[in-house]
Amino acid sequence: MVMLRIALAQVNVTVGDLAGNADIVVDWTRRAAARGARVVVFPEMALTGYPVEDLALRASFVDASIAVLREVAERLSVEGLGGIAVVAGYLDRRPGLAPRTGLPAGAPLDAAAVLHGGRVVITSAKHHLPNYGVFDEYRYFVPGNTLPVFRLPVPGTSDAVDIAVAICEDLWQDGGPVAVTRHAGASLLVVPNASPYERGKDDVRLDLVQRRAREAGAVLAYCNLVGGQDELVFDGDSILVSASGEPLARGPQFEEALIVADLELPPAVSDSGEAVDAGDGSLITIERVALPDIAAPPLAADVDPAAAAEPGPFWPRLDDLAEVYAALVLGTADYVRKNGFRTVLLALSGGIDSALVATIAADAIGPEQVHVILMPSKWSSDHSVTDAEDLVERQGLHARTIAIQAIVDSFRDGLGDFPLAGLPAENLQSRVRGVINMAVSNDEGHLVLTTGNKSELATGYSTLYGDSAGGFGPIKDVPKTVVWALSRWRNATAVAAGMTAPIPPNSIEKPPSAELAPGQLDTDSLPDYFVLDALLDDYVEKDMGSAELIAAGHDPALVARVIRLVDLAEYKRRQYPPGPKISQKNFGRDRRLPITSRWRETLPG
Ligand SMILES: Nc1ncnc2c1ncn2[C@@H]1O[C@H](COP(=O)(O)OP(=O)(O)OC[C@H]2O[C@@H]([n+]3cccc(C(=O)O)c3)[C@H](O)[C@@H]2O)[C@@H](O)[C@H]1O
Ligand SMILES: Nc1ncnc2c1ncn2[C@@H]1O[C@H](COP(=O)(O)OP(=O)(O)OP(=O)(O)O)[C@@H](O)[C@H]1O
Ligand SMILES: NC(=O)CC[C@H](N)C(=O)O
Repeated sequence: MVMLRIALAQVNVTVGDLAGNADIVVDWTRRAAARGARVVVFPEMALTGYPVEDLALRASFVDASIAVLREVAERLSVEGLGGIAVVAGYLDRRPGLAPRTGLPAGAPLDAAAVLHGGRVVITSAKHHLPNYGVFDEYRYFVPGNTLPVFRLPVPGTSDAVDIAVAICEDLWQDGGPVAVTRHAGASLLVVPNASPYERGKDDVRLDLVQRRAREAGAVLAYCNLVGGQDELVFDGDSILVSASGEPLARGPQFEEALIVADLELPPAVSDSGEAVDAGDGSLITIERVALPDIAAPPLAADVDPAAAAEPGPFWPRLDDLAEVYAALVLGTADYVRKNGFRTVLLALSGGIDSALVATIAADAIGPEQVHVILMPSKWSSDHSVTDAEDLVERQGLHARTIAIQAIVDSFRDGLGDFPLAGLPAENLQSRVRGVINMAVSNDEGHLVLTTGNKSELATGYSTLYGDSAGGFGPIKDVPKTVVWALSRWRNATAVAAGMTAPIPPNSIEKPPSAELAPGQLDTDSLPDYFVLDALLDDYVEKDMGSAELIAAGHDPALVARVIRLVDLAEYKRRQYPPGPKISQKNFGRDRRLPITSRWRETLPG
């Protein structure tokens, strides 16, 4: 057996920032080299960011991606890092026209390259293209048909190790690069990934990585992206397992990290390149390249070059609520930062939705960057003001109060004979708040956060151009019952750490109300949220039809009412801003339904 020190660089790159992402790859390779690593793995499409969506169809962007890859290889060599094998994802092309569109970008490839000795020594492309859920990869890419195997000399020995490369979805489907890795006799399979977070997915990934390592008969190094990209949040959580599936190291969730580990690997023996039945009806050609032995740069003073053949490191795991909260914070922080904002603004009502959004924002970018406006109307309760003030004091946010009644009244007066009453009058209050938010945003440059939760989005319980107006919706994928659970969890976490609970307990405990009419409660229009969320979970997430919902024990009258609300609110959801996905099926990229549709579920009997 020979020892190889590997580093997984789970980094936070930005879509389209080729120069910035190139700097990240060079910088983290430098860090990995200082810790004695001979091979460094970066995430899928690390140089372009992921997903690039229709940028893949633009020839100028593909050209720039290919050019920056070569520049990074040269820069690494110039910096004395040419002896480190760097595996990084980028966007490439195969000659020809883009699939189906005929655009001149070539046939785009979700590609990975090995950089060594100042050169791009071998490239490959993702073989299995995901085209479900949030992924649309048949729209952009053509599949890869090679398995690259690079032979890396082990320093101080005459041995070398054979390392194969597969990309993300290649692990999720049977056959393909994993199967061919065993045939190729590679002892290490490195896998760049861009796998978005959703609840419970970390356990699914660990099982998957363990199973594929056993199938490949190789140590498997899974390096995942970190960071927010519009509605997706990548959680990192990179994993290293032995060829028998035993965990060797596991990275942190929702933060950048360099995971460095020593691997004991059998030395390389085979050297044939051939086309192999990939077990999925296709042929994959094994392409081999032997890398020259290039001296590595000196180690950092405190690094032990000798093999420390012990498993690790293992970062602590987050529990379910901690994980969800971290996803919301990272998704919000990165949306703000990557879109060039420094501050956010939201309307603070004293209710739990805006309280949780304010808390997420304060945790994401710091309380001094969070601006809130209290906008009481005629129907606002006393506690709406006192609870909002309590939150501001607990967290140290920038707050101002703009009473809206005079504006609402003068709007009504300005309409002359138009009879503004009932629902239009109620919604006007919400719309006045939306207009004020946007005016302050225009003047002071804050990003406006919307406060709607998933239960409200599902049922259409929000006002168009009112409380739904804004740029980013941090809790749009969080059901109301989880809003409460997260709020209690966040307070308990603070108290356990000897800090002030950030959310006023009264905001958590009081019954929810839109306060647009006297004495109004959410339960006047909607069922109890625990009953509603259970039904929405089955209808929205699990796509059950009416008969299945009733068979699952939901009240038939409620099924009929809620299905109707959900179906009719599609137009509202389409106009809602993006927000971080935490569920298996978010409104947006995951759940796509026609707005104009006459399909209605029928009730049996
Ligand atoms: N298929 C379709 N495609 C495009 N547009 C469509 C449409 N169907 C209706 N519309 C439009 O949508 C309008 C109805 O939607 P909208 O104007 O929002 O009004 P609407 O949904 O009728 O009322 C808002 C509801 O949200 C509740 N709510 C809950 C919580 C908080 C807040 C708050 O504001 O703070 C509000 C409020 O109590 C009320 O029940 C129609 O007048 C029409 O213009
Ligand atoms: N008096 C108010 N001042 C400022 N903003 C308000 C006021 N009333 C409502 N809003 C805004 O409208 C949003 C929608 O109200 P909604 O009642 O759905 O949420 P909430 O008050 O935060 O929570 P809950 O639903 O539990 O009462 C609020 O989150 C807030 O952003
Ligand atoms: N980028 C990808 O290929 C990701 C697909 C994969 N199923 C995942 O979610 O991890």
